[in-house]
Amino acid sequence: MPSPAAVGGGRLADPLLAADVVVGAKDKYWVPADEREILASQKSGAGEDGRAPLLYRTFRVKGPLINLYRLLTLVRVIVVILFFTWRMRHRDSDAMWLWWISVVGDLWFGVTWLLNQITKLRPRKCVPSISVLRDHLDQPDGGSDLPLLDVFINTVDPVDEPMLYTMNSILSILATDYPVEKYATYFSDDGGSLVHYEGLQLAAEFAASWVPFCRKHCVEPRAPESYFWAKMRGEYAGSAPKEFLDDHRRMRAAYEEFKARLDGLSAAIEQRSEACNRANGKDKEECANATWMADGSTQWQGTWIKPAKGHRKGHHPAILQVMLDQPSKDPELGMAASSDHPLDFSAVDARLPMLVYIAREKRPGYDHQKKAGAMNVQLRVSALLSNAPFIINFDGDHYVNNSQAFRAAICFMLDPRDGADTAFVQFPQRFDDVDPTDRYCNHNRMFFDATLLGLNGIQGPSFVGTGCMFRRVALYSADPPRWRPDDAKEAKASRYRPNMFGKSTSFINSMPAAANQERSVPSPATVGEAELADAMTCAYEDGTEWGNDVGWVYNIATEDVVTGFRLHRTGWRSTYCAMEPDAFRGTAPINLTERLYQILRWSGGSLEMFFSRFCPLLAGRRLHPMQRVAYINMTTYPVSTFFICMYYLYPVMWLFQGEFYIQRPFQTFALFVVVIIATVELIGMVEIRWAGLTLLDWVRNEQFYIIGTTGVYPMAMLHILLRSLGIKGVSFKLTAKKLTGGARERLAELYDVQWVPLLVPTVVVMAVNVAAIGAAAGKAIVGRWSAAQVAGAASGLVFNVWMLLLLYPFALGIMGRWSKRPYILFIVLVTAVAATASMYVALAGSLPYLHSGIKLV
Ligand SMILES: O=c1ccn([C@@H]2O[C@H](COP(=O)(O)OP(=O)(O)O[C@H]3O[C@H](CO)[C@@H](O)[C@H](O)[C@H]3O)[C@@H](O)[C@H]2O)c(=O)[nH]1
Ligand SMILES: [Mn+2]
Repeated sequence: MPSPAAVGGGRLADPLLAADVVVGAKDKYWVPADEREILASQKSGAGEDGRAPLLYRTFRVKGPLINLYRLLTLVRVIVVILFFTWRMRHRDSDAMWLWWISVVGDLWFGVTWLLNQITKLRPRKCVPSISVLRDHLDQPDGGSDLPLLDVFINTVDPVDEPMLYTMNSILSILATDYPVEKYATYFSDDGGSLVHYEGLQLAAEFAASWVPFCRKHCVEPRAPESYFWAKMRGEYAGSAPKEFLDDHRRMRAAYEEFKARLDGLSAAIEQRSEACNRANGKDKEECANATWMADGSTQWQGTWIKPAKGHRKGHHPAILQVMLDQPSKDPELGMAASSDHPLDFSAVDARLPMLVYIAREKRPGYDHQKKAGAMNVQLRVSALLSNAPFIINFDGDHYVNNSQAFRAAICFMLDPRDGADTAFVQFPQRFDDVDPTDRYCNHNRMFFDATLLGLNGIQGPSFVGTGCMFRRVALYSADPPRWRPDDAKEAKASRYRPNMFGKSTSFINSMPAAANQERSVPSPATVGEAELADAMTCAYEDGTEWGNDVGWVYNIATEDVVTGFRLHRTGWRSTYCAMEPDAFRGTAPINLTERLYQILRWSGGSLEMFFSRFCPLLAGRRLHPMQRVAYINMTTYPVSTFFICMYYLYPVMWLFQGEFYIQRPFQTFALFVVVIIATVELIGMVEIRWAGLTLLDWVRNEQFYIIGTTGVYPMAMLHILLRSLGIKGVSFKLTAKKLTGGARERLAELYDVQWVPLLVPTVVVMAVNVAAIGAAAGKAIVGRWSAAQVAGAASGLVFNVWMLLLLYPFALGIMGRWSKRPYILFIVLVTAVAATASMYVALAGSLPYLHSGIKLV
């Protein structure tokens, strides 16, 4: 067998050599896992006479490493059991009620850890064979048999989600390497703002030169902001190396101009509207506040700058505008260079894919269901206009970083093995703007590079919200082929309830075609405007299954996990694809407060899911048992907060009592705890090997888990408690991604402190631990302790210090700008400890009972 490192470009003759992406040095612990399948497929003649070849490779972790990982897991299970038995035999504590809580806590930690761990014991990597797909579906004349694709992109607020990012995403989508006539982009603007509408117009205009430029010179990535500011560029791969430098310079100038116009858009619209109001509406009351479109005579239908009746956020009619029409079927070469158009596109296909602007209707009294609601409207509108069998979705701040990504996802969908049963292909979320040490664990590497690979070896990764390709019929609640009842049964028991999908006959009629991957050119949309408008109204979904069994799921803070769960529960599988270079990239909140709010939404949403009809315990047999375990974990993890906080606050006992031990004999207890923590860390060290991560990634993950459990998860629990009492619960806000750069310094967000109640619990925990260390030191000085007592106190101290280390990023966060000099934190901490200690010593003189060992309570 050839070593995976030697895997190169695709040759059908030897599919073993077909993986496009070299399994590189980072992946040295991975070996092929699909040799048998490949030999079988070779024998059966796949890839010949139109039969589909295998379109991806799978890799597993090398035997010795994964077996070590499994062995350590087993060892830890044994240690935990021993620990537990030991505790049950030594029911001795300075406070038995605390002892009982801590025993239950240990049981909880033991079990949840195990449930989490067993889903990671068989990780799988899938690598798409894009060149095999090309050989299979691209035609010699430049045409292609690739299936149709609809791209969804969502945004709400042009300030919180800067337009520059959104428009870069649009440009990267328009320029991606997928046959232009085969995909259409649906831009959903939930704010209904004219600035987004005109921004999109500008982007479409700029795309007319940006897209041919990308094609001509094969540039990557195809989001201009990232392209022009990339530190390193690959080798030139285009067709006109001589012209490249000139074209690059001109394109960059054009991009700067585009940016300036985008920047000036808000002001321009405001000025224009004032002028128009003066001209049109001075006397007419109803349009005195109107926002006017570029022609100066049409009022913007959506949200006005000065909100008015029927024109404000949450209350405006639906708007739909096809910004770029469906392109012709055959390539159209661009213009030759001329004086007002200096770039030569005469040898490049200059067509652009279809682009549609959507702002759905908003009306007071309706719950608009945020992103899920927006995507369901996109799902209906796209069904009427292009009706592609596959859909890929993006948050407004995520762009296509690798122009092969759409093809990569298609590889998994069309693969002859379980392609037809695959409901979605999830790519990892990767971020650009995170600080180099990833202080707030924004990259979530342990999740994206370990946990999801584990799930990939079971039924597939969960849906994480963006960068995910879907099979349209799966969203319509169809069964996967392998669970499809035979025809007879289906005829008898139609699962579809009347009015499940709403009243639009055109939509219902589009459904059978949505499964058809072979349609080469989309049928020209024949739907009327009225029907399109109807699909975008709030009332459309009344009394239907939208948001329930159809489309993305409603009434939950995190529509993503639950929608993926619904698909898995129906028996569909999913595939995880992490490619190099990253398929998509986005921006992350690098401000502590924003980040905590994000965690709050995720944890609150998880709990909501557990207590909803989408509880993993209620799913039927189509959900793989291990997958169920994973979902139970994903929806109950915030409960840990109860026990973690208890452990964290327990040092407070040291302030009031001479000595306090939660479990006696304390030294054996401490030894067990040390071993248990050490085995977890050891397992982590093996895990980061196969996941290709660094020690820092692991530490960040630990730290952020603890920061979440002390500060955020209690709030999530409160949220679910309020909801169960019928109160609305905590409200979740849009994660703001402010623009850094430009006038503001890089990473400025990192140093902003916004004080919110969410920060308080963790501050209290830190204060308690610092004070406890001080008090213990004070006691050691005045208490004349025996050596054994000092040893006991010292092992407790190790625990305190360990906790403080885990909270370190949080401490830096609340220091704001001071955190640029971390030693200040050290000085503050030492001073605080010294102060409590000396206070203790001073007080001990006047209040002798403090160190006499007499219990206060
Ligand atoms: O009324 C709304 C609210 C949000 N969005 C869009 O939804 C996306 C995600 O919202 P955001 O506030 O950015 O959430 P994040 O915390 O950044 O997102 C993560 O968490 C969400 C909830 O789990 C997932 O939906 C996202 O994909 C995932 O990236 C953005 O594109 C928004 O524009 C809408 O379209 N309409
Ligand atoms: Mn986001």
